[in-house]
Amino acid sequence: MSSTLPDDGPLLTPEQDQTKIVNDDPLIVQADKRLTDDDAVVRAVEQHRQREGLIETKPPCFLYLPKDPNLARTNDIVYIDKYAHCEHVAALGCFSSNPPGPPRQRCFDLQPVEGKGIGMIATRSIDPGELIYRERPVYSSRRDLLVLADQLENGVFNRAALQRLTPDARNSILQLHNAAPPGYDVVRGILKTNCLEIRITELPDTKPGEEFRGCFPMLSRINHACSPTAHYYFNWKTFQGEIRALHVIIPGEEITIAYTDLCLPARERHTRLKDERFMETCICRICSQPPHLLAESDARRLKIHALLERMLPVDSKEMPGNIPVERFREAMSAAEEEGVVYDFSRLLLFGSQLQTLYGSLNLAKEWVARARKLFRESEGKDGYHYVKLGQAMSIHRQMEASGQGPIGV
Ligand SMILES: C[S@@+](CC[C@H](N)C(=O)[O-])C[C@H]1O[C@@H](n2cnc3c(N)ncnc32)[C@H](O)[C@@H]1O
Repeated sequence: MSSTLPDDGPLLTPEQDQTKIVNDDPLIVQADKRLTDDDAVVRAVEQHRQREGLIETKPPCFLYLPKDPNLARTNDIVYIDKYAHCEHVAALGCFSSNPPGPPRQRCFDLQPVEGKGIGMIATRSIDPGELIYRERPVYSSRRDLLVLADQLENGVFNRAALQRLTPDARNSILQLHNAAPPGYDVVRGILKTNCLEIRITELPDTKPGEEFRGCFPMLSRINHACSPTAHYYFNWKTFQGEIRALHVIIPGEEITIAYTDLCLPARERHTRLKDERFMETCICRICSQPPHLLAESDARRLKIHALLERMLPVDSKEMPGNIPVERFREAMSAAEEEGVVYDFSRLLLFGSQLQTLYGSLNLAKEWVARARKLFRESEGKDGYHYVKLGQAMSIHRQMEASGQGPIGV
């Protein structure tokens, strides 16, 4: 595929378009008609999947839901996944009622930011937990399928999916920044530069580790920082990406989010930013420090990382081993010093789980309450952690009422 885009013409010629419509309403289109029509191609695909260890065994498909005010669809959507998931997503309740819109009073402008292209700048003071913006992704995809379709068809599938969108919707994606090197396929470059993670937790038979990505007209304009001022969260119930302030943001300050794991050392963060999104460098406040200060920052972040990598999902049935409370206190002050608010809430949550099992119920209660408040600020009151931690608090109340001590000792 080419490294330039046609001005306003089709992204694919009819000869290049090998896609096959497999369902009319909702519109579901299979990646490549040869995947069911031609035995030799089917065998080649199967071998490819085995070699690459890809999870999916069916041909990739995309779902197209056109913007339709009568059906409460506020924007065009293309969603890439296996056929059954496309059907499931099309039937989601959130697509038959109006999604909550962005806040009525906008609190930011898109402006040039030195060394970073365009960025989102606060135009007034924003409170911690305030919703800055929310919108649905125009393009979303399950990552392994995208890789598969991309490798097999060299970008044709993405083009066929984007081709279905109205010109406005298509341009809202194709006009996003492209950080890919010259010669790299331009559509793939734009998607890779701008996709944010989508956590889809409620699809049938979705396994942990299966990743989804989404590209947003506005949210994809937000730059990265290693001590971000805001948090990006994907709300599966409304199928929207949401951005909330992590602390007070003053007028003129940049609204930033994390593109990567912030508790890795700088060198590793930079490698990931380059490999995953072509970012050659990060010029945020943390990464612009002199080397000796950056080394101190790395040491603090590694302290947090060492604990968080032992954390289990909130609803895990496994018992984690105990870790001395002092290590949590040290990691929490490191997180405060580094300005990694979301990781600070995860430390509080993990610490409270261990205190419930092995330590002091009072400390567990205190940390859960603080974590819940912070998760409400970063993910909203419908957010996954806020809801789960409400359940943890009622377990604490029951333990207290029955005079039960820590569970694991
Ligand atoms: C998803 S886009 C963000 C919006 C983009 N700045 C624009 O002009 O549309 C990601 C790109 O923004 C720039 N960028 C974002 N955060 C940055 C940072 N911390 N340091 C340097 N460049 C950054 C890089 O060029 C990166 O590839």
